[in-house]
Amino acid sequence: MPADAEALKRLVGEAAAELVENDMVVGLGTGSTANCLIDSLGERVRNGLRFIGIPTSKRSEERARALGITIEGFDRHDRIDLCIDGADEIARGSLHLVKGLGGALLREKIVAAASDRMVVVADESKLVDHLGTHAPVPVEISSFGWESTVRQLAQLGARPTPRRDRDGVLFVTDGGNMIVDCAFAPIEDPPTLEASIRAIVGVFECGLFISRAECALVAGPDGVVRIDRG
Ligand SMILES: O=C(CO)[C@H](O)[C@H](O)COP(=O)(O)O
Repeated sequence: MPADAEALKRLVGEAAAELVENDMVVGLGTGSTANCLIDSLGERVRNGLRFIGIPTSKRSEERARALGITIEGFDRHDRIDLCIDGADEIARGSLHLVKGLGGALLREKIVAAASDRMVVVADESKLVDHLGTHAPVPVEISSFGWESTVRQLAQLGARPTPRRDRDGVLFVTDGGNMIVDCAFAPIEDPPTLEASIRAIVGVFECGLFISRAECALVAGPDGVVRIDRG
């Protein structure tokens, strides 16, 4: 079995692509693991699969279109049958997630919320006992008044860092907003923290995904394991 990270992502992308059936509306995630899913779906489309993709970022949309996947939007669809996306951390048992290190968390959460089922795909390095162990919680905020919003995030106990590119320029999301990466000590109560972050005026969404994933497909040296929400 492949053990390097890229091979594991390809393996889990292939496994997740098998969940898509003809005529489904499918939310397409963002990130390197989601890219492997999209590539595998492109292969299946070349072999005759027909489905509609609703992407969670401009990057995923461009990749999917280039592979011949049909892309539509919420103007045409009320609900999404299945959304498949990556994660930065997956809590064992609850399957609560941290997402958004790729900068697409607001669109990812809109797509997840509109989906009948969400399946998360990852390699086993993303499994943790407590969210916040390795990854900060990304928070998408308004660029107007961002300094005030950041101070309020700090009052929740976070060490907030506005995300910047390599040149030090503030990162801008597909929706034109900012991201603040909020490091917390391991998070004891993710649902309460999600509610507290979302209550701050100026916050659009946070990267805590609570009870959204129905199951996780996790790739390790022994292959892909399905973990259902406990
Ligand atoms: O939430 C995300 C993007 O906003 C990604 O799903 C997450 O960052 C995982 O990415 P990768 O598969 O590259 O590790």
